[in-house]
Amino acid sequence: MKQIIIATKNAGKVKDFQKLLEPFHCEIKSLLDFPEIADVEETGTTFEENATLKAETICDIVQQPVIADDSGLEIDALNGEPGVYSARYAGEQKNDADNLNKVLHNLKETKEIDRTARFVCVIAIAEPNKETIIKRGECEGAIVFEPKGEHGFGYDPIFRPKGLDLTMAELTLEEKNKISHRKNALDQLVNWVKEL
Ligand SMILES: O=c1[nH]c(=O)c2ncn([C@@H]3O[C@H](COP(=O)(O)OP(=O)(O)OP(=O)(O)O)[C@@H](O)[C@H]3O)c2[nH]1
Ligand SMILES: [Mg+2]
Repeated sequence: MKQIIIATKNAGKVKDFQKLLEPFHCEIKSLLDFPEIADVEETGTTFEENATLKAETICDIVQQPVIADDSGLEIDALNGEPGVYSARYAGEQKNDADNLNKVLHNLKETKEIDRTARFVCVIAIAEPNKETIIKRGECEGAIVFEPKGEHGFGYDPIFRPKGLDLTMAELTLEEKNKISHRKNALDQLVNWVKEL
């Protein structure tokens, strides 16, 4: 069975990828299976830079195909914040609830019409001795006033995808994987996964 390593320690992302890659019958590993591999310091200022950094660093170590995902939430009323700093928006502890509450606090005076936002996911695929492939997916939406829903992870409870009355966290994993930024990025890489 083909094995793909996802260069992440984010369990929420692993769950998304496992579901999204199910049709391709690959064995999915992540850095949660390799605790001996240190976190990659994300020194980039764009999602593309960080995804490439994570994919190439881990590929050099494991010498097999690696998928990395750098993703985050861009909020128009906050000039695109938290962006590439989404994981650490409320501090190095990378606490989802703290991050989400900081967004709600910073938007407390912002009217509904001005709460537009988007999830961004950049996937980088690195293979030994090959050019790294990079694809970006986005999901437009808005930030709600109160967290809602039990599914997903991160900012899902406060992100309402455009055209829906539910937050991303009120969708099932299957429903999220039909519209998410991660799905939109991975859709551009289907041929690579098929040819693995
Ligand atoms: O609600 C969400 N639904 C999503 O689908 C989603 N995708 C990403 N994010 C957030 O964006 C940051 C990623 O940061 P990030 O790409 O650096 O990942 P990370 O540091 O968590 O793990 P790693 O992949 O770097 O190991 C984190 O705060 C995540 O909460 C999401 N939030
Ligand atoms: Mg990270």
